[in-house]
Amino acid sequence: METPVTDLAPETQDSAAQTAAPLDTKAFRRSLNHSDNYFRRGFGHGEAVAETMATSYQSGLIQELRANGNVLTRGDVTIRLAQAFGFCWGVERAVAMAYEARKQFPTERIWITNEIIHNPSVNDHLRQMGVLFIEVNHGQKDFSVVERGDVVILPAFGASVQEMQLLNDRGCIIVDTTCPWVAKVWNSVEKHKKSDYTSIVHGKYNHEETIATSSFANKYLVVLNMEQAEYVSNYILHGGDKTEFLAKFAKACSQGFDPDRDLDRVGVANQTTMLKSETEAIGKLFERTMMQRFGPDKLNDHFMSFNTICDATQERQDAMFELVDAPMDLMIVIGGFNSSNTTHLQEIAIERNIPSYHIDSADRILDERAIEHKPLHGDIERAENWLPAGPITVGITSGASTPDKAVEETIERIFACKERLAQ
Ligand SMILES: C/C(=C\COP(=O)(O)OP(=O)(O)O)CO
Ligand code: SF4
Repeated sequence: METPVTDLAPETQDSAAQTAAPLDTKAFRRSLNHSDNYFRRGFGHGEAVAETMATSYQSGLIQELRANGNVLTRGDVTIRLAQAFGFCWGVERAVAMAYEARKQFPTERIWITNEIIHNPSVNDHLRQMGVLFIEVNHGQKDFSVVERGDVVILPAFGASVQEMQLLNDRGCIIVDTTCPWVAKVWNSVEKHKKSDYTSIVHGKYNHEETIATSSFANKYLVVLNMEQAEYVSNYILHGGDKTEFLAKFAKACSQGFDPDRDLDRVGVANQTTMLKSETEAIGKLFERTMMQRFGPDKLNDHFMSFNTICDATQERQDAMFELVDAPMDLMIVIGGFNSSNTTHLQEIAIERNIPSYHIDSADRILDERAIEHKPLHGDIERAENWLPAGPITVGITSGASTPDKAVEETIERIFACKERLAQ
């Protein structure tokens, strides 16, 4: 079994990770909030940073498209852009805070504990600004390089409480860009813990945000999808093979988890960027399960749920459903290949049988004949003859971590390819 603490290389685990008594995570976060070395808001360089960000990430073409109801026709190509797409509020905020940190600490060493968000170009910009990424060796983060007085940025996904404690113990200056929506989920997990409920987290067990979220729980179980949730629900109702259960969730539960003991009282939480409909259905499934197991009058003693689906995820998925209702010849979904929310947008296109390509930048469009893209559960591959002849409609959307510039570059490349195809 794996807990978030394994992210820390053994020789770099400070007292935080080695303490035998469970950490009072709520008290720790409260004390961190009062520390002079902890920052979770900007440093007053907002205006200067907004200018830099606009130059790096915004796009004139996208502004034009927005003013035109998100439709643009040039030659044989009509582009239909989703009504909600691209940078969410939490991403803008986190990236701006990282830029502000660089301005505030121009000479100090600045580290970041993971990618700030799942977009390669944004992470590259940080590297160019001299931000250093904590290396992962043999599956463990190596914090031995971080020294007292160094600045350490916590990404938009947050960080595990053990990492925060280590950095605090080390005397680092912590710039915490965790999205408040993510922190809201942590608060739900704290409430589960207070009443000795197990947190069932709908998410990917190895995703940074889920690692952080589960680090606030005493007991947790991460379920990836409805199939896994149903397996757990069946176990609650009818029992089952404990060895099989523990093997199935070996990497996705808290240390010492016992399904016979720890599924009597459950609270549901989620990784903020999962498919909204699935998170809701999983919540309802566990509510029904506990009602069936313990009776409706005892439901409140065995089940807890708070709405922690983030607005940005909801809006982008709703806009995608609206977009795929209109006829189109193909769909391009733009976003990092490790971006969970982008992948869910791609899932929606696939469900509707629309030929669709998930790319992480315009450079994946090699020419009018070939495109490199990532299929839903596969590795990057090359598709030939991806662009149909004649007049076409192309649907476009992008994930919450994708800059508008990447969308503009993609659209321009589609126009250019189509022109060449017609020659
Ligand atoms: C930072 C963040 C969302 C922004 O999109 P990302 O693509 O960076 O992240 P995710 O979809 O969770 O893989 C966490 O909610
Ligand atoms: S997707 Fe939601 S939770 Fe994630 S950074 Fe954006 S606003 Fe925050």
